[in-house]
Amino acid sequence: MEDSGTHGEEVSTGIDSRVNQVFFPVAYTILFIAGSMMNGLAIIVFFQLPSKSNFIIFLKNSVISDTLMIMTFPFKILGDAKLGLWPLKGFACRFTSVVFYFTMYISIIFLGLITIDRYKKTVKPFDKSCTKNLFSAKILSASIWIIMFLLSLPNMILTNKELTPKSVRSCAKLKSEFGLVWHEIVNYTCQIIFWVTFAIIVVCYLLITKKLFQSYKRTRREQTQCRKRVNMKVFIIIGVFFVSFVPYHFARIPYTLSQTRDGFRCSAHYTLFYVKESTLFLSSLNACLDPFIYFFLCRSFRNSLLAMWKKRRGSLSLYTRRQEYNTSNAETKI
Ligand SMILES: Nc1ncnc2c1ncn2[C@@H]1O[C@H](COP(=O)(O)OP(=O)(O)O)[C@@H](O)[C@H]1O
Repeated sequence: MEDSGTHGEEVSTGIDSRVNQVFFPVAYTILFIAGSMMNGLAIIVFFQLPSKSNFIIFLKNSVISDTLMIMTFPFKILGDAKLGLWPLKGFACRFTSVVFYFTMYISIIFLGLITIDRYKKTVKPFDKSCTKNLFSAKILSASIWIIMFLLSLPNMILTNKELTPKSVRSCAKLKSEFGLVWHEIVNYTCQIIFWVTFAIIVVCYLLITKKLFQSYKRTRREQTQCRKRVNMKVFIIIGVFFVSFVPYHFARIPYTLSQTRDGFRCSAHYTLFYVKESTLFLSSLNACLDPFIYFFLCRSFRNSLLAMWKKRRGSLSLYTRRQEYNTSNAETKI
């Protein structure tokens, strides 16, 4: 295990820079505001929709996990901004950062399940078994939350060293020996979860493309155009996955090693920290990109959102007309 004394001190000097104290807090604040609005709206829309298919159940889980993730941002913002709130950074290391990662992998798994569901829908568009198995989808969703929670919980419990302004600068310094071992185990497990999900998404996408190409050769032009849209929609998931998660998962392994092993020079740890923080920001961006997936992939979501929008516009114009009527009445009386 690393000598947390000198190593931590050097590392903390690097980490206390403007990028970490100003740039990331500002960027996360923007993400927090945009993400809260988009996911708040998505929650309102989704909870008006009945859970009538596996697809909607998975999307609902995804929006809950993204909302939970966004709620952890204020702790990261205030903890990193170094406004004298160092205990908050300790709180982030112990709880909210763990919740952040926990929700991130839940989102990844649900994106995988959503892709599998879309693959089934493309290959067997009239198969009703997907919609019949609602109970299984709910059990599967609950199991994912429970398993991921059990995996993450020790990261909270084993972050148990005394909090000081110095020790909170690196979460690894707050961990017991076994805490560091568990941290590494969880990170490798999460790498496997990510790359397996990624492989599933790529394979599903290739199979969908193959299927669409076959039907392209068979069907007439107008039908083909209709099917091309499905192709593009799956492309959105792959795009979001690439942008949000691939860079972070390349950066994470060397960073985790630098947290738990000796032999990393201070400058190397410093660079790896910034690469990890930058790519982690892209992963956080996922909470703002997912609502686009809901909009483009889920017709019920889109219809419900547009209906809400029209209703709101209707009541607004009614309100404006009433105001105008009242004003003109008042003017006539004068
Ligand atoms: N994949 C993960 N799942 C659950 N918790 C994690 C995961 N990765 C890191 N953590 C926990 O989140 C907290 C912050 O970790 P990390 O970002 O590596 O620290 P730092 O901010 O010092 O770089 C730690 O308690 C760590 O154990």
